[in-house]
Amino acid sequence: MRVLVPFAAETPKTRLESVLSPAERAAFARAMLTDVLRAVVEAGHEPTIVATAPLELAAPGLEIPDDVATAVSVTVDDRPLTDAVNARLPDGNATTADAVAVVMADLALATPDALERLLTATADVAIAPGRAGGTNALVVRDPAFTVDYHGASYLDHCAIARKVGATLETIDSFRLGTDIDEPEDLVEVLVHGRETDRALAYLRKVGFELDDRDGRVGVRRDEASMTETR
Ligand SMILES: Nc1nc2c(ncn2[C@@H]2O[C@H](COP(=O)(O)OP(=O)(O)OP(=O)(O)O)[C@@H](O)[C@H]2O)c(=O)[nH]1
Ligand SMILES: C[C@H](OP(=O)(O)O)C(=O)O
Repeated sequence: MRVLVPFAAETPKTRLESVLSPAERAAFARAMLTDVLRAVVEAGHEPTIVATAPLELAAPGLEIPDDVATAVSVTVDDRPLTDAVNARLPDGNATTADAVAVVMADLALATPDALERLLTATADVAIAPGRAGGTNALVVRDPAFTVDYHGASYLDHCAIARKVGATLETIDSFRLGTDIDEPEDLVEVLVHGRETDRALAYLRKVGFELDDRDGRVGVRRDEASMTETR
């Protein structure tokens, strides 16, 4: 199966601007991308990054395992997300063997097992929704289906599947349902990240830790680490 990983290579993760500098957001986005690629490769697939700008996989302080570097390819497409993905979905001549999966690069908690559940679904369209109505990952087998990202795209994608007569399966997955968009989402990385995850390691490196002093769980940041990485 073709697995696409869209990646906004320039000015990524703007909604984290209150807690991370531009350089830190870029590094954190790259760490999450690496974790997602590793999970896709460990699930037995060879992902293609659909990046808005040319991209070297390795970056300063970010080593890429050899098996990941070998399996991953990069294609550059500077069109908006929806157009770039629609250009790569199954076309009219597609058979079910030509299924295409789209897995977002900010699913910091994604694991091979969680991806496997999505990638082995047999419906014409299988969707792992994100909280607040996004579409974190999906598999498309029906050539009549097109994506329309942003807003409550999960609901829009359900409606499009109904309209074209495609069977639909929703994958209920905490790990695929957690995309890291807002500062409060960093809690999920600190709580549920695995010790081998680059995203967890990066947040720790720049001084983030859980903060439950007032009884609710948030994150706080060590001031000394901040000045080193900005
Ligand atoms: N190829 C491509 N990927 C995109 C584009 N916009 C977002 N993405 C990727 O799509 C996924 C979901 O992105 P969002 O969370 O909506 O956007 P973001 O740029 O990561 O973050 P914000 O700037 O905070 O909205 C991530 O993997 C992004 O890297 C785009 O225009 N083109
Ligand atoms: C791409 C977009 O991501 P979000 O902005 O919801 O994170 C979506 O899921 O439609």
